[in-house]
Amino acid sequence: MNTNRQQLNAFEEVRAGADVEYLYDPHELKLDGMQDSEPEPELIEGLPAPDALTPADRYLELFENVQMSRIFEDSKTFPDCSPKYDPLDVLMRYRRQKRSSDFDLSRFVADHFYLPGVNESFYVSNPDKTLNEHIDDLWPVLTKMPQQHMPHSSLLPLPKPYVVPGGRFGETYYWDSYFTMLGLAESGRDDLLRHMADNFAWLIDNYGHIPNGNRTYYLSRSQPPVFALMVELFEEDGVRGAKRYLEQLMKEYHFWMDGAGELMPNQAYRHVVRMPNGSLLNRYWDDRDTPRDESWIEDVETARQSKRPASEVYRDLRAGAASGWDYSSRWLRNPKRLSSIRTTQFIPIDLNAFLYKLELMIATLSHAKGEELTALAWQKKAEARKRAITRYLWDSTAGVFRDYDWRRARFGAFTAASVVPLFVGLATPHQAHLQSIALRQLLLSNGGLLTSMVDSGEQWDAPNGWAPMQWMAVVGLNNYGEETLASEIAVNWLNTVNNFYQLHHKLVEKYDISGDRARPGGGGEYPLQDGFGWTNGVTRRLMVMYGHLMAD
Ligand SMILES: OC[C@H]1O[C@H](O[C@H]2O[C@H](CO)[C@@H](O)[C@H](O)[C@H]2O)[C@H](O)[C@@H](O)[C@@H]1O
Repeated sequence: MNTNRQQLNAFEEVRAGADVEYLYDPHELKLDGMQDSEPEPELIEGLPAPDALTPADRYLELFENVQMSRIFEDSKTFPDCSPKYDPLDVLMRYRRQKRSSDFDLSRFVADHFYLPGVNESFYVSNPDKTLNEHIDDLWPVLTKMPQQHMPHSSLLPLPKPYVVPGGRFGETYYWDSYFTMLGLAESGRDDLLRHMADNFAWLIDNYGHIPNGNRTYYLSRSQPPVFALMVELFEEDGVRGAKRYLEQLMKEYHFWMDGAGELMPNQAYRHVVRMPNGSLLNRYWDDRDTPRDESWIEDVETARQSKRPASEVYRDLRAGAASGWDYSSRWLRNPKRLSSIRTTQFIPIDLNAFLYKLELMIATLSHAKGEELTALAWQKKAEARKRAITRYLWDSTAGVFRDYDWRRARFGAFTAASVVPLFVGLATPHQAHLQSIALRQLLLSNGGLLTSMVDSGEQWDAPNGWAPMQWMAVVGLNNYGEETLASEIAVNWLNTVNNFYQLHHKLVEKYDISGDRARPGGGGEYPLQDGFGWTNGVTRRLMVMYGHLMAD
């Protein structure tokens, strides 16, 4: 809600005749979480035009100086600030003023930018509420209205309301949203489900893909492609109309496969790799090879620790962010050194399983529209991918799905990402059974399913457990009749979230699930965040299925 406070402050300044340009129409303002009794907005008329320039592009040396001098504790703060004046004027003023001997960068930033708000900072939880009631109360708090987009900020306008993860993540996130939507459906918020899917369709229409999140600095990459799963959720939950997204599903597919036709064996272009046997598989990628705006100093320091060209390290860091697993020993040559990151050299098992699902969904919807030849062609693409996954990503010796390092022609790590082929139904019953044995032996804990077997200090590793992995494991194992393990994971996870909720009255982004009692998750480049969209979504859904088995 701070953002609105700051907007209101801006109006006050304008009214008081301060040296601030009139940027907004006060009548457009809505408070975060405010439920609108009027029909929801359909269009984004009157909102600032989408702008692909990131804050680093816009503010050049000013951006770099602010980030490198650590004015803000969190590197994401400055990229999320909104300018009080036209951005070019801000840069010009900086160039003029910094020549002065008493120039103070922090003062300059305070004078020229509004700080971003933390969405739920005014929310106080009521400890008497049950876990489900708490989650239902939070949906409006985490809901953003399209009218809140500040001109010239890095936030990309969206046509309809959307739910954000919470804390420092005050924008929509692609793969988070699917897991959040699971809970929204359970809470009867089909309105938000439809709005969020429409926003993603709009992003595909306008940018050709779904960015990591609705920030200009996220435009150069996507995240795990789960739009097909959102579309499927529509039908499962009785929200009709999946067919209307067929065109966007196809566009998204072409984004991921761009350049595939030109590749020779062992060549890669953007997201696609042609394997030695001629088959096609995908990898994570980001079109830029500079430090991430939102983690600028962290990336510069990581690159400095490597002997490789900095641009290569930046690309791999960015591709790691695109994977949603930022960061994990999955992508590292040395699990203790982030600078050894090689994301673009891996063929990830989860990404390829999600794309298999996308191909199948296009086939299914084409069939539903009576387009049989199209349906058959997409079915064949899915089958070809399944063959390639079996050839390169199935480790028949260990009986598990794993990533594949295509540069070094060897398997990558065994992690919780290996549940995705079960989740999307591409494993054989035999593979699923072997894999369930490994999951039980290597990743099952008292608190749920561990992310990996390695404690690297990165957040997507042990001892952390993350909501999306619990959900995909539970559904995937149930798909193949491994109900006992599915139930153990679900119940252990629910106990983790509930114990933590009883103690702290909140849900968080990730948990340390290595011990007997839930502890806050840690590691990585930013502190643990509260809220939290996908934890709420997955927990709300699992409560319906397994809540009766939870400890008191
Ligand atoms: O600011 C650093 C990175 O933060 C994001 O990643 C993490 O939060 C996301 C939102 O919950 C989640 O989707 C992702 O799995 C997390 O690792 C962001 O997505 C990154 O791009 C960003 O660099």
